[in-house]
Amino acid sequence: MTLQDILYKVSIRSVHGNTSIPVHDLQLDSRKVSAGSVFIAVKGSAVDGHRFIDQVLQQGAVAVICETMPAELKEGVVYVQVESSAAAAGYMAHNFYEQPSEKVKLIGVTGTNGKTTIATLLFKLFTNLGYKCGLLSTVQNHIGNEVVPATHTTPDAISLNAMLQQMVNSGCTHVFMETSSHAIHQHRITGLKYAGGLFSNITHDHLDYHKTFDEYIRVKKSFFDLLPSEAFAISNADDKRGQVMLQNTHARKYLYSLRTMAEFKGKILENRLTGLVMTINDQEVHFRLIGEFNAYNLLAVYGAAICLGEDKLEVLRVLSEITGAEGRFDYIISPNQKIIGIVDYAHTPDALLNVLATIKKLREGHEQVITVVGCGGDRDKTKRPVMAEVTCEHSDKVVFTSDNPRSEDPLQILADMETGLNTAAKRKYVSVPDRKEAIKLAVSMAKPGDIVLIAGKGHEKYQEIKGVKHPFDDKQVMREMFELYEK
Ligand SMILES: CC(=O)N[C@H]1[C@@H](OP(=O)(O)OP(=O)(O)OC[C@H]2O[C@@H](n3ccc(=O)[nH]c3=O)[C@H](O)[C@@H]2O)O[C@H](CO)[C@@H](O)[C@@H]1O[C@H](C)C(=O)N[C@@H](C)C(=O)N[C@H](CCC(=O)O)C(=O)O
Ligand SMILES: Nc1ncnc2c1ncn2[C@@H]1O[C@H](COP(=O)(O)OP(=O)(O)OP(=O)(O)O)[C@@H](O)[C@H]1O
Ligand SMILES: N[C@H](CCC[C@H](N)C(=O)O)C(=O)O
Ligand SMILES: [Mg+2]
Repeated sequence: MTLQDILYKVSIRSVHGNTSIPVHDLQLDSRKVSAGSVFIAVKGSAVDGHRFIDQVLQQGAVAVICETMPAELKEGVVYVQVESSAAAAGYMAHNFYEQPSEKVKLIGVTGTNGKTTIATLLFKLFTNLGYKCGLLSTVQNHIGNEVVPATHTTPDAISLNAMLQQMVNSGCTHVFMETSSHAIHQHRITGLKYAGGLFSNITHDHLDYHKTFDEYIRVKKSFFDLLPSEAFAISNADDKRGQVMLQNTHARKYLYSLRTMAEFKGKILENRLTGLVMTINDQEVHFRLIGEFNAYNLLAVYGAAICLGEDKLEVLRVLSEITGAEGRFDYIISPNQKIIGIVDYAHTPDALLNVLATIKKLREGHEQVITVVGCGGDRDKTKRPVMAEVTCEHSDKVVFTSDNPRSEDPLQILADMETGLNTAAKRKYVSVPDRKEAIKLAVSMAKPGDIVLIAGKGHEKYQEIKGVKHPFDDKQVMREMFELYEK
């Protein structure tokens, strides 16, 4: 394949040199460049990739894709000036890896909460229906049964297309992928051909990155605007922005709902710790997932399966046996005192509200709800006081602690959370920065039958403090504390 071939669809401004050279390697990161690589210089939020052009040429790069031509052009190197390097990376990766997204049914899931759950349920459903599938998710990626660790919710364009090609080569027919707003905005998905798109919901998150809620909505909507007419687009009619998402899409439109008329209409009959009983388009089914928010996730999954041509009853039969994604309403019950410990990845105000509302509905008597929660560092600071407020309002006792402080001071994050509290809320909480000690305290306060929720980190097996990832597993720590207090 030549450089000219892989530049197909890229918006080019100028070229210096001959683009008919063969391409063996494509890189966005100077640290991965070796002799013969083509380097794409992207202006990022932390650094400008153009800074590394001299360096990659010394490492043996043969071509550079950039937005601004360097002042001095080196003999024997091909320079291609493009309108957007990030978009170019999307198209180039698509072409370089032989258009893998066109060879599978690629389904993208976007929304603030529920992406991992929906994508994972779809992966499990279609695998159980007999297809070989791919999954790209926050928790992990899958090529059939093979697990590939995930670093991002949606990988960069090159890693993404490389993985899609591996999926094609290993015989996958369907691929389910989370499509984060960062990925849409940074063109990680540019050039991909989607067979369908799903929207879960949009609430407060990532305002550090998108700055305003309107901009966050616009970015999510652009995913649907760009779907081709052969694709389907499924949205949540009960979300305030559900209809707006589909306003300008060329794809076939469908809605799901628990409250209004929709193509995929659900009704909850029972919502207990043992699962959900609900009707989906008048068919009564028992599911193992818990909570109203999962009723929405199940409707989205059902809708996608029907749009992909699967049999209604077979889909519901298989779905009824499936469990959710790791760390999403994941619970253990202590052997003696029957304390219910729930680990959940809720890390936004809306997710916390949903999880706590679900827990409230599961209570049978006067069990206390004790919540342990923190907020991530180097992320949206404006969600901190709101998360603290929601937690106090819907819990009996609260232990604020650290999530992943990353580069920030854990005590400052706690202080930011505390600014959201009114007088009543202030009586309910204590702050314990050490997460293990916080979980210990919460378990020690629990009486038989009480519910301890540990929110924010779900499946994560580490805690990132000052840039270092230390091993940490909420579920494991909770198990240890149950053992400690039940000896
Ligand atoms: C804010 C954000 O999304 N940043 C992502 C973005 O980084 P950036 O644009 O800031 O890039 P940069 O570090 O400034 O570098 C610019 C360019 O120079 C290159 N570079 C950089 C350094 C160097 O030595 N040499 C070099 O060539 C980089 O490869 C890049 O192409 O592009 C990088 C390469 O693809 C990502 O690794 C990086 O993810 C960071 C680590 C991150 O934490 N991202 C999170 C916020 C994220 O993306 N999260 C979403 C999920 C959110 C959700 O839905 O909850 C996700 O999809 O995972
Ligand atoms: N449909 C939903 N609506 C609201 N909250 C949800 C929904 N589904 C899951 N949640 C809550 O949000 C948390 C995160 O869910 P999930 O991991 O599926 O979302 P995500 O969109 O993949 O998140 P991320 O942006 O971090 O990748 C869950 O642990 C649960 O508390
Ligand atoms: N995809 C989300 C995950 C947040 C998880 C939470 N544990 C935190 O560290 O804030 C993000 O990168 O913002
Ligand atoms: Mg996710």
